[in-house]
This record gives sequence, structure tokens and C-alpha cells, in this order.
Amino acid sequence: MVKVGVNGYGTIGKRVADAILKNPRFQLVGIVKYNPDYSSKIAFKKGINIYVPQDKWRDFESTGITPKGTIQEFLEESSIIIDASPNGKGAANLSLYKGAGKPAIFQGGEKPEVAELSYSTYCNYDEAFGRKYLRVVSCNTTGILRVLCALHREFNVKRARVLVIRRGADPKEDARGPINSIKLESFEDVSHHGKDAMLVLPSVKIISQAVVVPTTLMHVQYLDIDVASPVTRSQVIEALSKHARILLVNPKKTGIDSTSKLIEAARDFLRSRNDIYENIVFENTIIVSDNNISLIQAIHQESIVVPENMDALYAIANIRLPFEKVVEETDRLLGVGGLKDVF
Ligand SMILES: NC(=O)C1=CN([C@@H]2O[C@H](COP(=O)(O)OP(=O)(O)OC[C@H]3O[C@@H](n4cnc5c(N)ncnc54)[C@H](OP(=O)(O)O)[C@@H]3O)[C@@H](O)[C@H]2O)C=CC1
Ligand SMILES: O=C(OP(=O)(O)O)[C@H](O)COP(=O)(O)O
Repeated sequence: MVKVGVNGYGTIGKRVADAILKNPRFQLVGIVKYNPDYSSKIAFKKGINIYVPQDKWRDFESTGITPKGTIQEFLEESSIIIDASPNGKGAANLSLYKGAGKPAIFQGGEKPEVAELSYSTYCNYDEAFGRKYLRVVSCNTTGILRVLCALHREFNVKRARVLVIRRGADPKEDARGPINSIKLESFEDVSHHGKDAMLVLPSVKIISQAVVVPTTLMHVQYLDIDVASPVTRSQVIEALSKHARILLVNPKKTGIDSTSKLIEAARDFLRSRNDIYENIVFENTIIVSDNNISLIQAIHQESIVVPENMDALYAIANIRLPFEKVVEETDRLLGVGGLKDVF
């Protein structure tokens, strides 16, 4: 078993840690926590090893948590690190990993330069082998790339424009907004998603813009895509349906026409933490005209990158399996695609 440590145990880190626990190829060495809060206590009660900064050791002990070791010991005991630290902190952690000689997988909140390759399974799985540092692109970018690469394989995508309607905060982030506004994501003309997606899929011109809205449940995206030659709507549906990480939802048949109903369906389905690992494409919104395809999809920001982090582990651990086998294994262990019968 390959020994994996998770540095950072927030929205992404806790989900990736649970995914590692489900996969017999990998052993979760433990997590690094920086504050002895409720989630440290829950992880401790679950029996997960907690590593802490040396100067925080007493704080953890005083709340009843016995750390397994320091960050230095965490680095020594792990063969691969998944860095799920707050935006930008991964860059600072890189020198720790280099010093310890350990490969690492970073998240999309880091600048691309943190790693040798920005990664998304449907697009560049094969390129990830032999790399020491990978960056799994952000949640919106992962959602965009899954669709573009699924279509690119079949129809040669030329150009895409994307509007990202970005959730204001994760459910636990009670101090973030906006509260009563729809806000431009930045002062720039474009958002980072298109530029990031082009690092992974350089042959396609991808432009994105983003607004932030007062919701915590999911992002929503509008994609407008040009492919090389005319296609039909049924060909597009067939191409998307081949991929378990893309689910088509028919609002007329299911009554699901919102992110809140999607999350309710995940709750009723007893998905762990209500997670929806799949892109949810609203089938009625797929419009195809000659060589142009447009659609609207919902992306569960808290969980969508978990499968890609697991696939990236296979590559960085040099477990040489075909793309289809890795995706099947990751998806089976996480239950990806299970909601298909509901939708
Ligand atoms: N949230 C989301 O929707 C998504 C986030 N991402 C990306 O994933 C990464 C993590 O985001 P997210 O999980 O939301 O962040 P959170 O804020 O939820 O969690 C961050 C975690 O990092 C820990 N931490 C604090 N300082 C450090 C440090 N120096 N090194 C390592 N860990 C540290 C925190 O510890 P403690 O709790 O003890 O303070 C916390 O557990 C970011 O790059 C983000 O852009 C990607 C896709 C979606
Ligand atoms: O990766 C994400 O979004 P993004 O794809 O819009 O960058 C996550 O939702 C994290 O966003 P945050 O940096 O607002 O917490």
C-alpha cells in the first residue's frame, strides 16, 4: 500500500482523506491540522492520525486530542502528500515537500507554477506519469474540462466560452458573502477558469467570465462550445453519457430544476456529506445548432475534485493502469454514477 498524507483537512482535505480510506491501494498515514477545532476532534474520534505544528502540540492535547506527531514526522512517514491547504499556502509548503523528497498533489487555489502539470483526468491523465508535482485544477475548471474533453475526444472542440455563476462560499464559511448582490468575480476582463483550462487543453481557445452569487450549495455554468464540424443533439448526448462523471438530468421527468433539489436528492440518496462528484448537465438546456453546442450544468464545489485527486494519486504513485481502469476503480469506490438511476 502506498502511504499518503493529507496536509490540510478542510472542505477538500477531509473528503480526499475519506476517499483514500476507501481505496485498498493506498494507506492514509494521517492528516495535518493547524487548529484543534471540532473537525480535528471528529477526525481524532474516527481514529485518523493527526499531525500538528510543534508549537500547537499543547493546544491539541488540552482539547483531548493526542497528536500522532509533528509535521516533520508526517513528511517522513508519508510517501506522497496531498496538499489541501488554503489558497496560496501550498506554494509555501512546496519547499517542505522538496526538502523531504516527497511528491505532492496540489489544489486549484494554487498558482499553476506550484506544480509541473495542471491536471484533469479526462484530458491529460497520461501526461501525469513521471511527474513529482501535480496540480488538480479548481472545481469550476474541473467541471468545464470534463465536458470539453468528453466532447473533444469525439468532435474536436475548437473554441469555448463559459459563464461561471460561482457560489459565494462553502456551507461552513459563515463569514463570506456576497449577501444580497450578484458581484463580478474580479476586476479582470476574464476569470481564471478559461486560462487554467487552456493549460490542460491548449488546443482549444477557452474564455471564461464569472459572477459570484449568494448561495453555498453549488456553482452553475453556461458553456457555449464550437466543434470542428456539424453534430446532432443525440450525438452530443451520447458523447456526454459515455462518461460516468457527467450526469444528465431531465427536469421534466425528475422535477429537479435547481441546485437545492440536487443537494436534496444527494441527501436522500445518502451520499456521504451530500456530495455530488458528477457534473450535472440539465438535459433540456442542451442546444445544438450546426457545429455549436450550448448547455447549463451544476457543479458541487465541495466534492467534484475528489475523483480527480484520487486518479492523480495513481499517476504520481506510478501505478500504471489504463485511464479507463483507473477511472472505473475510483468511481466504483466513491459510488460515482450511482445517482444515474435516480435521474
Ligand atoms: N472549497 C472548495 O469549493 C474547493 C476548494 N479547492 C481548493 O482546495 C484547496 C483547499 O481549499 P478548502 O478545502 O476549501 O480550504 P479550507 O479552508 O476548507 O481548508 C483548509 C485547510 O488547510 C489547513 N491549513 C491551514 N494552514 C495550512 C498550511 N500552512 N498548510 C496546509 N494546510 C493548512 C486548515 O487547517 P485548520 O482547519 O486546522 O485551520 C484547513 O484544514 C484550495 O486550493 C482551494 O482553492 C478546490 C476545489 C473546490
Ligand atoms: O475552486 C473553487 O472555485 P473556482 O473553480 O471558481 O476557483 C472553489 O469553489 C474554491 O473557491 P474559493 O476560493 O472561493 O473558496
